[in-house]
Amino acid sequence: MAKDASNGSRVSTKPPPEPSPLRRAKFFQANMRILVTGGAGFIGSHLVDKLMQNEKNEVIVVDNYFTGSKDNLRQWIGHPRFELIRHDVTKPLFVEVDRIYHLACPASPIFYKYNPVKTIKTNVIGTLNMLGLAKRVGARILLTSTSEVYGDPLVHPQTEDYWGNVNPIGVRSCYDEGKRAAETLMYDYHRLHGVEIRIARIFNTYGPRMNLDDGRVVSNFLAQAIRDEPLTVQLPGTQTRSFCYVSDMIDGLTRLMEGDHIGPINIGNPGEFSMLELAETVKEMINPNVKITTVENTPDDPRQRKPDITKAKELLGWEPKIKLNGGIPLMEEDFRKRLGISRK
Ligand SMILES: NC(=O)c1ccc[n+]([C@@H]2O[C@H](COP(=O)([O-])OP(=O)(O)OC[C@H]3O[C@@H](n4cnc5c(N)ncnc54)[C@H](O)[C@@H]3O)[C@@H](O)[C@H]2O)c1
Ligand SMILES: O=c1ccn([C@@H]2O[C@H](COP(=O)(O)OP(=O)(O)O[C@H]3OC[C@@H](O)[C@H](O)[C@H]3O)[C@@H](O)[C@H]2O)c(=O)[nH]1
Repeated sequence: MAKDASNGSRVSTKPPPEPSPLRRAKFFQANMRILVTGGAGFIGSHLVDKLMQNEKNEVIVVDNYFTGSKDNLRQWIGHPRFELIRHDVTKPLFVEVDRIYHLACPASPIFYKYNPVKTIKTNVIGTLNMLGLAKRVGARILLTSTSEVYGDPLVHPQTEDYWGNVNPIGVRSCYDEGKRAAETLMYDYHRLHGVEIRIARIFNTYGPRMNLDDGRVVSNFLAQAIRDEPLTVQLPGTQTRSFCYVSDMIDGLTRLMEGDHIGPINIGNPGEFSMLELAETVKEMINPNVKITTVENTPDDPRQRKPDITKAKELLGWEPKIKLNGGIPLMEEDFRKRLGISRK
């Protein structure tokens, strides 16, 4: 009997697909072979670091390097348990794996809006391809969905059962609606084919290795403060976000993958800040002399965002450990090194 999805447990009546015969091949010795799509990006590369710590894991990364870089993975290139493949997930992929962390997708608004048709293709066709792979080889697949599925939310904080307030024809829709369609595909493959799925709804995440010119707010303010350039608060400045440090995020994602609950589950830090408060915090911590300026915003910017993480706490035993004022100094060190600007 199909179960209600509200507790995040298995819904499908179908048994999960069998692993591919190649998985039993003589030379396949790893306990777990794990594919990370988008593994050369910010969150993906931190996830790879964690997965590689387990000597029983083999990790395969596929990435088209649109917003990611080989540099993020340089410590693993050449490692016998690691493989890096230049590949675009909008094309089919044939590998034999047990787990798929499906992250491939530009995440910063300036990059996902750059070629919106490509973004929606990545979300829809890319997810379809990865689900096809999961079905063929009997792998469990985790999708990194987003808090953006809630759009400009009218419910605050956001719980997983809120269906959202999304503009279907706006400049952010390629991403928001793309991720919503990706979630739909995940559930349909689960119901129809028994594929083992996990859906994480990730809230704003920050940390070392973000692109210096990423465009997202924490990396912008940090780079600006270090360079002694004005912090660009987009109007009105009262809009809020909740920021999760990347190591907490990785802990949440791996717990979700290896736990019993399919989700969607919010993974984020409930500490909520307005962009003006964030600018003041960065100013105080990094460069008390820097100026704060206001600039025009872009259309459909969500006015408030904060995760309700009751489900993550109860079902995964997870909650974030690092507060914003603890995470910023960890990121500052990495940014100063890459910018070549030391503290005065
Ligand atoms: N960082 C956040 O705050 C956040 C919040 C919500 C959801 N997410 C999701 O988490 C995932 C990772 O985000 P991130 O912050 O690490 O972003 P990122 O841009 O650093 O990483 C995305 C990676 O995917 C790769 N990629 C993009 N399109 C691809 C394609 N068609 N084929 C193969 N590779 C492709 C990029 O080159 C990059 O390496 C994304 O799916 C994003 O939507 C992130
Ligand atoms: O320089 C800047 C950049 C951004 N901002 C503001 O900061 C807020 C956050 O903007 P970001 O670009 O960092 O990220 P957003 O929250 O809009 O979207 C993000 O949300 C979740 C993920 O799926 C993605 O990583 C991304 O879409 C917005 O209100 C924006 O207007 C500034 O005030 N100044």
